[in-house]
Amino acid sequence: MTGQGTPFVSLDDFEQHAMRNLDRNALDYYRSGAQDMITLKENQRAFDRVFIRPRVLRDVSTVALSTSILGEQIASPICIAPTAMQRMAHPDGELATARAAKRKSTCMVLSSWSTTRIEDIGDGVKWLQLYVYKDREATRRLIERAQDSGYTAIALTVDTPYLGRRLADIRNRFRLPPHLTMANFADTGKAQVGKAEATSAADNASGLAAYVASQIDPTLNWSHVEWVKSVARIPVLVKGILTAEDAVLAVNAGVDGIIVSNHGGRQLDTVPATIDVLEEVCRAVDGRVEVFLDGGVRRGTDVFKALALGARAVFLGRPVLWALNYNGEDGVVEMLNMINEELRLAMALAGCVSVADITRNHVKVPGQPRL
Ligand SMILES: Cc1cc2nc3c(=O)[nH]c(=O)nc-3n(C[C@H](O)[C@H](O)[C@H](O)COP(=O)(O)O)c2cc1C
Ligand SMILES: CCCCCCC(=O)C(=O)O
Repeated sequence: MTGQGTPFVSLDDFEQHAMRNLDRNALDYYRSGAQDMITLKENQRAFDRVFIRPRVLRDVSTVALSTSILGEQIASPICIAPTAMQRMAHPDGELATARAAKRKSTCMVLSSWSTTRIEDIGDGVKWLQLYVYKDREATRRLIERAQDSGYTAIALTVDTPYLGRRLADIRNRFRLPPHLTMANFADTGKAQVGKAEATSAADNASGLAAYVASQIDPTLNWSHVEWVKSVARIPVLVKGILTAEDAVLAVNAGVDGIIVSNHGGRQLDTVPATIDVLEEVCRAVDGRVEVFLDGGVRRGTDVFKALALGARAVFLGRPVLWALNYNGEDGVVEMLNMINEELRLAMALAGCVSVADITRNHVKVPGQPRL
């Protein structure tokens, strides 16, 4: 509910609230995409071009959302994507998000750039998102800490050898507020994201860009995926695949799952919307590993479409930050309740009583008739 008692009726309401409530540095960082933000907008718009083909007269008095991911049971195929620095949205940050995920029996992916330590997240279905640092030992330690703390998978992000050019962050000279740190790197000299100075118009003055340039390994290649696989005793997924070619390479490299993602439109601008490439990736993978999707998922009908086109589950990024800012743990639960109920209704009205009932024939994609 808003302060005036008007009920929130869609995920957009949480965002509108955050736009009024968050400070500029954090709001722009959370909200922005790269460059002209074409991919950012397209992620949502592309869902509108996919139409649902409903089946009727199917007794939809009971609809079950439960499913499994990498062998673990979750209550719904709507999970939480890794987003960095959540304590800018709410003082409880990732702790609140994790508690909400646990209450909803869904999976949360913790960013390795969290403002809460890996070890401080409670139990529940939790994966760790990983960046490969130039300092390979620091990277190895993150994997080991995750394993020791009950995380059940590593999501290796592969679309960020460099930071995308996010114009608002450059203008704002984005910085992590001084009372917060990248908690997983306390005492390593890698915990602060400070203000960067632009010395020419071509420089990127976002503190994040300077941090990435100093710490993250831009030589990132398939041998790193194999290295992560060799270190990890838990499943490894790659996050940031957008083509059939890379999906096949990922499967050949032995990954346990693929997250179709364009980083919420924050990296390379003008790459396609994730829903537009999902089917291409799923066909290339041909059932050998589970395929997930994130990017622009804002409606239960979006989730339905992604499942119909082959996703095992979807992940939400920004909506979690807006909900966290609105009301911490309870806000995230409220947001997840809303989109889960939207999915339940979409399934019922399309004649599906379980996630397994949702098939390719339940959607119509422009230019790709498939019946
Ligand atoms: C503020 C913000 C921070 C993010 N931080 C990370 C991160 O630390 N690691 C990562 O792999 N992806 C990160 N992402 C990308 C998300 O995991 C996800 O791919 C994207 O947000 C999904 O799109 P959506 O926001 O439209 O749901 C971040 C996205 C946002 C908006
Ligand atoms: C190596 C790139 C780091 C990006 C930092 C967090 C993130 O993923 C995002 O802001 O987007």
